[in-house]
Amino acid sequence: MIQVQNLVKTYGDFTAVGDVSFTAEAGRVTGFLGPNGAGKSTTMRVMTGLTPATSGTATVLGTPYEQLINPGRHVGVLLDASAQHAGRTGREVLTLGALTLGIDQRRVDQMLEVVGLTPKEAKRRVRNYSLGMRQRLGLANALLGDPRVLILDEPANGLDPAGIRWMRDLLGTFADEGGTVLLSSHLLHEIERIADDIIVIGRGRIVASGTKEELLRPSGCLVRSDDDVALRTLLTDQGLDVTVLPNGGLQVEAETAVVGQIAAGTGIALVELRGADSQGLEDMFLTLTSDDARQETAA
Ligand SMILES: Nc1ncnc2c1ncn2[C@@H]1O[C@H](COP(=O)(O)OP(=O)(O)OP(=O)(O)O)[C@@H](O)[C@H]1O
Repeated sequence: MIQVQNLVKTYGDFTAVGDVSFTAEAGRVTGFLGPNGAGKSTTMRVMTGLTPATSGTATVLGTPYEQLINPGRHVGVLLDASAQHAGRTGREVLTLGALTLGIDQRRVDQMLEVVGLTPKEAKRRVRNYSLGMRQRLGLANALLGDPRVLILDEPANGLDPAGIRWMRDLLGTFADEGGTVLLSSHLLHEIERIADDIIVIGRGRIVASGTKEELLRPSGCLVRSDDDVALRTLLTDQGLDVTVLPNGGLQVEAETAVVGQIAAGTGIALVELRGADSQGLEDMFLTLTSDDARQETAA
């Protein structure tokens, strides 16, 4: 489990992370989302002891990362796949990792196999690796110490479709076996598939968090009638929130039964009445973080 409480990180008078609190539970994959510059990497750097917090705490398995004994045996970290030593071969990177962790060297071959790097590729220097190969090596390194927690910043970046599917299965199995996975990604469709819980950060603050089902649960219902103007008045008079949909019809923040009951006996014929559709993670993300959007203006 990872717990972040009232975490603040400032650089001079700039607040990169402002009073952030959340928990990533064991046995679950937690997706950490936010626009560029929202504070994801900074939060992850604080929770892995790379950057000191200005205030607040971050603990992994109940202990601040820097106080864990042999942390790689508990927490696998991949924050920047390109930061691995370019002059070493993939095998050397893992061999040194195994020596540092004090684990059996046989684990190196096992992890190379798990992440799909061939013996030939493992002999190549990291500078000659593609981004996807670096991600695979970074994941192998993170998994080397057989940790119970994984903290991964953009691990799917650069992976091909087969690689993304492989990573999804790997992380899903890791969580099913009781592990804690916290991963950031801009691949929202991927997060929608893989994450059990989702945390959305915008401008250094949590703007939404909960289970995927909670966050994506559709709210209210859609209704069309032979007189939407009159129906809208009727519903708003009852204190309900009503939005006129661009393609006709109304979205109402109420159960279908409530809307049906209000309309009954008024002479307004309902043409359609059904629960609203889920808006999907991409729409939810864009709505929640619209204040932070960077609009690119075409030249
Ligand atoms: N060492 C630093 N000094 C000053 N500002 C910093 C430093 N590190 C990060 N920041 C700022 O903190 C903010 C959060 O950055 P961070 O890298 O955490 O964002 P992010 O959510 O990971 O973004 P991205 O999706 O682009 O990776 C940004 O405005 C960034 O410029």
